[in-house]
Amino acid sequence: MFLSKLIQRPLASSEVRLLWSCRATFHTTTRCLDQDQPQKRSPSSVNYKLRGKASQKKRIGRQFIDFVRFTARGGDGGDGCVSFHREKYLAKGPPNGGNGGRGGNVIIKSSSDETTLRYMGSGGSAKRGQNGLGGGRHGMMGENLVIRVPVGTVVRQVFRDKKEVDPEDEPEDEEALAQQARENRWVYFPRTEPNQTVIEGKKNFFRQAERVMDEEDKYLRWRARTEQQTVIDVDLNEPDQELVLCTGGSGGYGNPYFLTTDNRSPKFATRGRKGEIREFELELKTIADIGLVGLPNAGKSTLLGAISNAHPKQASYAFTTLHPFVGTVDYVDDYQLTVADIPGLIQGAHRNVGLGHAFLRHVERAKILVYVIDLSGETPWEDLKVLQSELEAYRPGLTKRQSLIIGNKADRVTTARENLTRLQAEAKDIPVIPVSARYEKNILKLTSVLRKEVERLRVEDIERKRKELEDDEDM
Ligand SMILES: Nc1nc2c(ncn2[C@@H]2O[C@H](COP(=O)(O)OP(=O)(O)OP(=O)(O)O)[C@@H](O)[C@H]2O)c(=O)[nH]1
Ligand SMILES: [Mg+2]
Repeated sequence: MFLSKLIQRPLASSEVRLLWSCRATFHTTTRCLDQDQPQKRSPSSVNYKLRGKASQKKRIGRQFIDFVRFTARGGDGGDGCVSFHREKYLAKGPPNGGNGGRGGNVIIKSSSDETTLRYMGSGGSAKRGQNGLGGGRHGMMGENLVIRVPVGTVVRQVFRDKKEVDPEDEPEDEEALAQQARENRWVYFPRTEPNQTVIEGKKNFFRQAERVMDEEDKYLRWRARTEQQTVIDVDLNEPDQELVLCTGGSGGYGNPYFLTTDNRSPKFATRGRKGEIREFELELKTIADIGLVGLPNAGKSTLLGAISNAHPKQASYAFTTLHPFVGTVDYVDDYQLTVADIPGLIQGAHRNVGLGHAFLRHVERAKILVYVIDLSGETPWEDLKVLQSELEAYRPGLTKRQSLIIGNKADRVTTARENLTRLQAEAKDIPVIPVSARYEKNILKLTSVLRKEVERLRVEDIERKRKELEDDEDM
């Protein structure tokens, strides 16, 4: 009906039949699609969703990454340009190819917005420099690659043994190698390949230019050999510290560089040099004022939740905490201090029992080590000894650091009272503060003791740094 209105005349019977057949075809086609599509699409999409959910669960424990190996590549230099000035009534203009731009540098920067090395990946390269252009236009420098890492990241350059090349693997065709080296170094004017053969009584300008570049290579090799290469080993322990990991390669020369009194139209330019490639190990060592250490289930995370703004997972099974957690304790006068909670340590952790002891790197730099001991346990003084021996196994002398013992679960009065007296006797000169993290008892006293100590240590730190600076200036 609609069609008959459109063409403004009644439809002929053949036209009606045609319309019906079209409708039928359309109908069948849609049904076919309906039948096929779910079978084609759904298995992959459902699998994809399942895969996502399953891996999400698995990934939970792996979200915090505090050690990575990273290969940094400086950007390659841009190529020089071969071009000549062109102008009306000027038959042969001078060469005017621009130099290539420098490759970008790889820069590492500490940032207080970052908390993990998870997004680092295994390598990164800065951008290549822009090629030179005609009209004497030099290429722009390649963009730097700035890698942001958390404050407290230690950057160490590492060297891998170079693979020895088997003499049998080396290609024998020296001519082909030389040709390849030439290809990697030179850019030629379109449709001109410099002649390698020396013609009697004529200078070979390309040979001359090659010699100039060989001299430059020789000089660069000599400089690399004689200059003391500083091996990077830096601790980015303050926000916004920057360090250049790799520099980009220099840009190639445009053809005016090879202009001599004899050769007025050099038809070659050089390619940019390769950027530096270096390997690094990045290790994140959290910087917190206070580091909590304790056996699993001692109540470290509950304590952190009670004194700070952090909400770490707490549960009554061992190894609830799988990666370090840093919380900030806020005082009414806006004073702040940071507390790091780490996974539980057990006897033999230095032999990789439990979760091992690598995570101790996150309390290694704490100003105060706080042992969290479960007072309701059978022998809390033994727990203290286990913790101390594991800390010593990780880094000898670590237990000499200023320490404090927190006797947690003091609400379980029946056992806690006796245990506290014995623990204090065994701990000798380390003060013990009984608290109940779950019921938030004695927390105020604890936070004020922590603040007093941290304040004193911060002042000492500033004094020490000032002295070091003064000594440096005197020298
Ligand atoms: N009664 C009592 N129970 C507590 C106290 N503090 C913590 N707990 C309980 O002890 C259990 C372990 O607490 P967590 O804070 O997860 O212990 P953790 O030391 O962080 O354990 P890991 O992360 O496995 O090393 C939880 O069930 C807490 O509710 C306390 O002061 N009194
Ligand atoms: Mg915990």
